[in-house]
Amino acid sequence: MRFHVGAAIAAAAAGIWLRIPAGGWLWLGAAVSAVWTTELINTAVERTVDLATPERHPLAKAAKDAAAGAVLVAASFAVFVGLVVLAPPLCRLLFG
Ligand SMILES: Nc1ncnc2c1ncn2[C@@H]1O[C@H](COP(=O)(O)OP(=O)(O)OP(=O)(O)O)[C@@H](O)[C@H]1O
Repeated sequence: MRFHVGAAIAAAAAGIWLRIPAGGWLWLGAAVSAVWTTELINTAVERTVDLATPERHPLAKAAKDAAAGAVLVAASFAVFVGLVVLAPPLCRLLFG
């Protein structure tokens, strides 16, 4: 979660620096929201599973792995959005 908060702050700082348009902010906001939401749900699933079954169980593993997979999907989308929104203005700034 700390890593994802740091990544969101870095993306926002880059957005301000590169003066991205309103549409870019909407996509960045959607991506950050998706990552934070899935991260919070993942934490809730982990805590609930640990509370329900302290022992190892295949269903506990399936639940935790599915929740972690949701975070991975959202984080991959966020990387894609970051590249699409931030890379073009960064290239223009660096290479004219
Ligand atoms: N009770 C369990 N039974 C079977 N497998 C489990 C169980 N608890 C965890 N695992 C497996 O171990 C992996 C790591 O579990 P853990 O609870 O440490 O999750 P984590 O994502 O590393 O948590 P955290 O974000 O708190 O570090 C899970 O993804 C799952 O595959």
